[in-house]
Amino acid sequence: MKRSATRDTPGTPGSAPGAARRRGRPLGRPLRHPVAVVCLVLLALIVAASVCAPLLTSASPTRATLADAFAPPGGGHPLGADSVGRDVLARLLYGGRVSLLGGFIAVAVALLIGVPTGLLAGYYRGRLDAVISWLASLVMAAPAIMVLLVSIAAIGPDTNATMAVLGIILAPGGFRLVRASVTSVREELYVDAARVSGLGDTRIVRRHILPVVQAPTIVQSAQMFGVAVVIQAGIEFLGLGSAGQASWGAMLNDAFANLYTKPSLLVAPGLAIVITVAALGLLANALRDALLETDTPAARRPGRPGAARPSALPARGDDSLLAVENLRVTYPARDGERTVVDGVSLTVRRGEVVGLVGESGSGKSQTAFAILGLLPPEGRSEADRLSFDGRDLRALGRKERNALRGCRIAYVPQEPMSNLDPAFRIGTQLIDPMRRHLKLTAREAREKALALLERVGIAEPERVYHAYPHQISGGMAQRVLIAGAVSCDPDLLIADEPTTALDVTVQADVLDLLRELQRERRMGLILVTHNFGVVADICDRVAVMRSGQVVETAPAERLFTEPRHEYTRMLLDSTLENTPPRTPLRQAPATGTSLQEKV
Ligand SMILES: Nc1ncnc2c1ncn2[C@@H]1O[C@H](COP(=O)(O)OP(=O)(O)OP(=O)(O)O)[C@@H](O)[C@H]1O
Repeated sequence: MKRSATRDTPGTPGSAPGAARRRGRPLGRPLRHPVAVVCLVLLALIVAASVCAPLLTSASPTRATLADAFAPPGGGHPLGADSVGRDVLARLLYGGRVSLLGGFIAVAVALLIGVPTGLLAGYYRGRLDAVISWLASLVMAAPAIMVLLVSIAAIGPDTNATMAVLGIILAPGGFRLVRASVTSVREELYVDAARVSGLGDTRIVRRHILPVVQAPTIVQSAQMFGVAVVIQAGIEFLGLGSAGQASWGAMLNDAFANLYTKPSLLVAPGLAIVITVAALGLLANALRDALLETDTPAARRPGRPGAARPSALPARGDDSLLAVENLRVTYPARDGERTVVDGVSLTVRRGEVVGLVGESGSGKSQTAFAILGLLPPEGRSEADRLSFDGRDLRALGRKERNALRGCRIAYVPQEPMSNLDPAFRIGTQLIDPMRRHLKLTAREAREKALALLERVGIAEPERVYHAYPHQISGGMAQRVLIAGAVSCDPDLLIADEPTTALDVTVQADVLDLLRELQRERRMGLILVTHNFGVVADICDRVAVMRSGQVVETAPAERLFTEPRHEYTRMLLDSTLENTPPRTPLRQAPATGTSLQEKV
């Protein structure tokens, strides 16, 4: 296992080239993203205007001149004056300082608490992790607004202190994000290799862990900043901020009190808040696209250094479609319980094909069923995390889970024939889910079903539509099931050995169809298989399972060229032995190409 891992890190494992190259990337990349650039420019202008307020206006933001009350724009007041004659422009510019400083304080406190605790908990796990996670849950469980109000009552109306308290409230979000990122990377072989070669924890964290944490933290900071600006404005609006200072929230308060006399007073602070928050929100989105793009399948090209980082993408809600962490499935047994899935962690991103391979009985199907929520009643599953598109699947009731299944998460089973009800025509079986999930009329559903049958390559859709399952072939039945699975446009498709029961002559066609549909619809696809040929054909990333555990996760190409786990090598050897069509893949290590790129 270590043989290949140390190839990654010759001499000093800490110098893993992937990590080293990654480090330089994140901060420059957003500058190539137009939305990020526009947002950054806007925010820079807002910051500059606030910082340079004394240069841009000579008026005081707090001096009231009753004679100027409600003065229209022009003359001494370019944007007019408020109800007590204070200059609106000056208040807007100086108010920006308060809002931005408040946001900065909140984010800084959240990061100062969240990042180190997340690193410690994710890296050392165990009791420390349990205690910090428990504290984080406790803070998250407390109603934020109540905590803020109580803190204001205790500390007094001090905006900056209140923002520091808000930072504490936001810290668990940062903690969870960092912890999840660290968890996803700490089991990587290059981290193991670094440990084995005696590198200290601090160095490992700095070299291998921090580069992975950096991008999601930046993205979340932008989001937290937006939240903080809004909350800060709300506190000022309620008159709970520092007395007498100009702020956007205080301006809104004054404008609201004079809503009927001079509604235009709402415009300046309202626009300032909306533009700032929208720019921060869009910036966060753009940063996510820009900073995390390394990890999308599209960005993964053969030989690309980032490809050596199989599951380094943090298992976060923001770009992973499915995130599974420490999944366990157990069944009652005579001597207690039997664990058939033991600590499986897996992420699937939109548009990514993840293969789940392993010999029979290794727990592939049980993992898939646990994700689908389809375990038999005696089966028990638990996970540290099981989220789909940001939703915690563990928290969903039976009804909500059913609503997701078949609609946003679809399933293609192993045995096509036994998964079609022999008592109903194909058409009836296809249109039922569409009518239920998509609320289509019978006519619309029929049209869509026919179009789908045609799309999956069935030559006579009308005939098959009216046929009973026993009247069609196995290959056709599998196409029908695939048509049914994609009929409600799922985001995630789980295909469990979709070609095993088929004649070899149609297996390739069905795989091609799955791949085409997956690309067309940008679905995440989990492909359960024991066939490495299938993996080589269509998977972006692969998780190899043995005895209920994932022993290795790697980009498909790397798995074939550099299998790192003994078991993977054994599986490959046994699968690929004497199979001439696969020889090019087996020859790859001998070329040294991939190795060269790594060292
Ligand atoms: N209902 C059940 N009760 C007890 N054990 C079960 C049950 N269903 C499955 N198992 C056990 O769980 C383990 C994993 O089974 P699973 O079907 O996930 O394997 P697999 O890797 O998908 O294999 P295959 O490729 O043969 O489908 C097996 O040892 C199996 O015996």
